[in-house]
Amino acid sequence: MEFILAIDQGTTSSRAILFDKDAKVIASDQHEFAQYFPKAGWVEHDASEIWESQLRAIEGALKKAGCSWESIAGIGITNQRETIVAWDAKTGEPVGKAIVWQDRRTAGYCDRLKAEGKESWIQERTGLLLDPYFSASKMRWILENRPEAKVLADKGELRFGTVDSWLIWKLSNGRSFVTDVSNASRTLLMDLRSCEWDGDLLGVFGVPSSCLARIVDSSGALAETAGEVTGGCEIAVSGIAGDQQAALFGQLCFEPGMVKCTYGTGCFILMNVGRGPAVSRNKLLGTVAWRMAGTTEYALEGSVFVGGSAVQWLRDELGLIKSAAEIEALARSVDDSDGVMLVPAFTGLGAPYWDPYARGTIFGLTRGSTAAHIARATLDGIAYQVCDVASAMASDAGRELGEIRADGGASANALLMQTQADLTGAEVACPKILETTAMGAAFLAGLGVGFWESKEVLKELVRADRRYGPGMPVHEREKRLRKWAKAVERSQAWATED
Ligand SMILES: Nc1ncnc2c1ncn2[C@@H]1O[C@H](COP(=O)(O)OP(=O)(O)O)[C@@H](O)[C@H]1O
Ligand SMILES: O=P(O)(O)OC[C@H](O)CO
Repeated sequence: MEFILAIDQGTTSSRAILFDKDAKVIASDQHEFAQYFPKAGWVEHDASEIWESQLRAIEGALKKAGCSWESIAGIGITNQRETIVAWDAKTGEPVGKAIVWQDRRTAGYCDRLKAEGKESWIQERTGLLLDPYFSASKMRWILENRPEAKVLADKGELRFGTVDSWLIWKLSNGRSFVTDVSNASRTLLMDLRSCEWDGDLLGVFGVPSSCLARIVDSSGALAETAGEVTGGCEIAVSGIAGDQQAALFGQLCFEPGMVKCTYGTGCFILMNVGRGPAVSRNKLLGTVAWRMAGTTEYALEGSVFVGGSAVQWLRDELGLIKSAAEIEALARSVDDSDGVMLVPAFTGLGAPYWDPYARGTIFGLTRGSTAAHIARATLDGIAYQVCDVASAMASDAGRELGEIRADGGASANALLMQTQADLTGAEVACPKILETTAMGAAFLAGLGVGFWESKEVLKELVRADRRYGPGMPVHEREKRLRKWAKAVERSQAWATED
């Protein structure tokens, strides 16, 4: 029996899923790993823990399926994006901890580049904005603050990689140093049109080209594992994509105008825009969706930093619920939030505001406000943020969004999905298998080794499950959105003196 192995290396856990030819999940395994918060606004991972947890998840999935590495026809890798791992090319040892996409330590540096007037040409060239979210300022920080990194870089022996590169380096025992074009498009160092590292940008951020991986397609013969790592077999790594691009693929958003939103730790809304790059007029990101057989397709993206993690906050910090799923019953126990509004800007605001200094706020509390109102306001807050991105996207695209294909852990929440449909006026559709990210990576890998023949075949394998239609009167929606805009405005620029 042959399977495709999808490796889904996320922000909080490493997952491995085996798919058969019908795109059925045969077995999966998942391991969490530690999050390090050494200072306010800093978020780090241990790259060795990422690798070990990932390997354990793969071995766990193989064991559950009762098969070995030999049964794997191809591997698809999808990963948390922007996070930067630095390592020594000779020993393969990480140089300090990985700096995670959520980390805000380079906010001041990005402000300085903005003050020097660099933002507009950088946006024009990369599709991205000058925000600490992206990888380049993190690489620069490592070179400036970790002397060992600088010494290695001077000798041409430092490697910088997003998590896809790091995992492939480990799987190939140091033989392959590649990144796919969708991951490279998140670094602030790649020209969005040529899809190559850009000399001017390398100069601005002071990153030597010797540190960077070779950019490859998202599907095809991309790399090979080393037999000594993968049970004596050399297996094709035939799919690679950043996790949000993989979800776009897994949701079969193959045509321009199709939109997906993944509700995980954060919420990431992507629209396929076809074969030409989009540069947003509304502070969204222009990014690569995937490149197959040399043809690049692009996407517009709105990244919301706090989504499901707001629910975790209610659970872990406030103790209002015991599990994430409990929020739905609590929020449904009231008709609405009774005027309470929660802006979950815990790590600043992403699209379309891009304010690293915004902070979480709750407005409209009265003596009658209860835990249920706060729970409801939390779900509303997630949906409002997505709604802001959806409006920016509609404005960029010049048309309303008809349908949003939803996935990710929090899309299991029917109240959240209904609220989303009500606030955006779009239909929200959830697939049967919510593991769309892993499925997208599996599809890319399967197409890359001929396990599936074409994208057409994939359309037979995915089924929509639940659909939510908008039910809120337009005047009510507009009233709520006006109030939300007021709340967002007040949450901004809060932490500037810190
Ligand atoms: N029923 C639910 N309602 C709301 N949020 C949920 C629910 N179930 C899970 N979540 C949230 O979804 C997130 C996990 O989703 P997942 O797709 O696994 O995220 P990630 O890939 O970012 O780790 C958590 O932040 C959790 O709080
Ligand atoms: O790990 P996730 O699923 O929260 O995704 C993280 C994103 O890729 C960050 O851009």
